[in-house]
This record gives sequence, C-alpha cells and structure tokens, in this order.
Amino acid sequence: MTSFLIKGVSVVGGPATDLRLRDGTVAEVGPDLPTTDAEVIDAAGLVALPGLVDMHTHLREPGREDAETVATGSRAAALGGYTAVCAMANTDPVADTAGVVEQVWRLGRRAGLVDVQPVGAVTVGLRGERLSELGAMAESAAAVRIFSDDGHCVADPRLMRRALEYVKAFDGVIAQHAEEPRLTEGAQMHEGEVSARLGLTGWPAVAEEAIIARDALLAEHVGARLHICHVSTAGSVELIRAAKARGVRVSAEVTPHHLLLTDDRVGGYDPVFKVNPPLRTERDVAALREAVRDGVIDVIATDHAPHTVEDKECEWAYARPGMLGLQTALSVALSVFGPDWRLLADRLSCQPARLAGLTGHGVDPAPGAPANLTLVDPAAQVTVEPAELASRSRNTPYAGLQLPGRVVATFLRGEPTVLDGKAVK
Ligand SMILES: NC(=O)N[C@@H](CC(=O)O)C(=O)O
Repeated sequence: MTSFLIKGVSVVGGPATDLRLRDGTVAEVGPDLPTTDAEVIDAAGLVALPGLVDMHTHLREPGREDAETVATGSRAAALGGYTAVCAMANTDPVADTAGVVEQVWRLGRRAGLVDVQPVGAVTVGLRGERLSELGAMAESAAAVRIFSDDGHCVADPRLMRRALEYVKAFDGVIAQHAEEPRLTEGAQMHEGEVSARLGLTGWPAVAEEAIIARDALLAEHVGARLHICHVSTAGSVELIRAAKARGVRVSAEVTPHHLLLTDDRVGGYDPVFKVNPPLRTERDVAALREAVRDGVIDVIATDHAPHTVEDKECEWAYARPGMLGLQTALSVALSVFGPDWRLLADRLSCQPARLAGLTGHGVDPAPGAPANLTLVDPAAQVTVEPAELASRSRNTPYAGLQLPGRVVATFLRGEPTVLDGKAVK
C-alpha cells in the first residue's frame, strides 16, 4: 500500500497543513511533515473535505445498464468527490430482497471506487401493497438501514405506519418520496403561473406537503426515524421545522438542482429540466437555501437519475423525470453557498454519513480517521460538458454552465480513486 503525503492543504477551510495517509487512515496531520518514502501531492491552494456521501443515487443496475451501471455511476461519484453512495431500490428487479441488495453491494465492492450502500424497497416491487422483506435485507451482507420506494410514494398510511414500526427495531430509516399520487395524476411540472401559461398539468406543492405532514405525525406516533427525500417546497421546510421542534425523529435532504433551478426553465420544453419533484419557484429555492444554512435540511443529496437518450430526449410528456448530479453537486453547492467549507462538509458528508450509519465516512481528516477524503481546487472554474461526464447517460441540466470548484483527488481508505482530476480505473 502506497503512502501519500498531501502538502499544504487546507483541512475544511483551516490553515495550510500536511496530511500523511498510510494503511487506510490519516496517519499524521501537521506542518512540514517529512517526505520519507511517501508519494507527495502538492496541494497548495486545495481544500480537503471528508469524502462526500450521497444519500440518494440511482445506479440503475440491475436492469437498466444502458443508462448506468454500478461501475459507471461509481466512477462519476468518485470524480464528484464522493467516497460513499446509497443506491436507490428502483432497479429491475427491484431491490426488495436480500438477494438483490447483496448483488448491488457486491457490484459496488467489485467496482471499488466508492462504498455502495444499497437502499432496500419498502414494498414488494415498489407497488405499495405489502412490505418487502425488510428484516432479511437488514440482516444480509449489505446490512441495509435505509428503506425507500423512491420514485413512488408509500401512499397507504397503514403500510407506512407498519414500515416505521418494523424498522424501529433495528434503528432503520424510512426515506419517503413525498408525493400524494392522487394530487399528481398526469402532472408534468410545478403547478403555478408557469404551468398555467404553458398549459401543462401541474404537480402542486401540497402533494408533497400533505405526505410530509402525515408522515411526521406517523413517525412521532411510532417513535421511528423518517427521512424526507428531495424536499422541494417552502411549505415542506416549515412542516419539517415544526416537526423537528416537537422532537420528531425526522431528517431531510434537498438536491442541488432544487437549490439552483426554477420552474421557468420548463418554458423551452427541454426535457432535461423534467424532474420529480419538479423544479419550483424562486421563493421555494430561497427557503430551501435558508433551510440548508440553518440545519432544518440536514443533507444535500444528488438524486442522480441517469436516463438514456431514448428515454429523455423526446416529447416533454413522454420523457422520464430525472437529472444527473454526482459530478456537479459539489460545484453547484459551492456556487450557492460560497466557500463555507464547514457547511459544505457537514451537509454533503458528515450528516449523510451519520444518517446512513456509514461509519468511517463523514469524518474530518484527523490523525487516526479513515482516509476517506477529497481534495478540491476552489479557484478552478469548470464548464460542464455532458460528453465528458463519466456517467453512461448525458442528462445534465448544467450543460455549458461554468461552475466553481474542481475535484482534484479522492481517496477511499487511503487509496486514490481520482488523481489529477482523473479516475484511476
Ligand atoms: N427523481 C426523478 O426525477 N427520477 C427518479 C425517480 C423519481 O423520483 O421519479 C428516477 O429514478 O429516475
């Protein structure tokens, strides 16, 4: 195992120092460490962050390897500064058995670029009719702790209650895709002025908020852990704020695109802007940003949702919802929040690692800590070129946009997965 000496790096925005990585851990931190036999990385001007952790990634394998595989998604993640990702269950077959979650977990180990932590489906086939084998997935080699029907809402309140009760026994989490399906039938975009003008069926904010309100009450009643996926409205923020103030065990994530983009993008009918939940208004974006700053929203999660050209570049109504996110999340967050490295490390790494129970991730580089970290050049400006992304799909909403920050290197247990901005395998 090679040892690395990272010279002159700012650890989470602190003063320049050296980091020595050896045997999978951060062996030493301090100025002017001797070179000895280490490989030296000149990191002057770079910032070291704990390796990013994505609570919400669609890797599409098994079933839609034409859109993404565990290997291609892992490479995109490492290039984006990630050392761990939670792989959503809406694969084909659905990750609703111990067998499928173990398969995804093994594929992640084989790719070896990030830790792939499978999310298990709450209900069989994501059909919302009966609970899947939650206990068997928790007991499996994949040790599943987060369960979600993401892409679908667990709409039946009795099933949701049962799921919360079941996972409470092993401190599991139900991650809800909050969308009351009866209120979003045929929906194409956010319900508001823009949808009225374009004549597209709207996805009202209340469809998200009604489920969050209900599930916060259920989680409170049961005393179980609830996580809200991709929060997108100002009203949702207030419901989560109120639930947290009452002591409900609720956490929440927001995507980079909901922190940056608004529903007026739909005006050109480019399906790259079609996503679930839909892009909302300036007012929602402002509330979401504020909620990230004040901690009501714990996590920035990508909802990386790769789709093939056939599934995405078609008429708006037929295009699949979803956007790529892994390789642009840190830059979007940096453009929104500025170089507040403590905030970025917390929302992109420490909190998601804690909520997902990924020990070894989300820890600042310090002596004895596992060497899961990323080095960022905050001065770099990068123009997003879809063809240059590592994902097998191309559906980034940021094509041609110049964004701040570039991931220079990523280390997983002391081994580089990215060096000089390039994946090592
Ligand atoms: N977020 C998205 O727009 N798409 C997700 C699932 C979903 O939430 O619809 C996908 O898997 O493509």
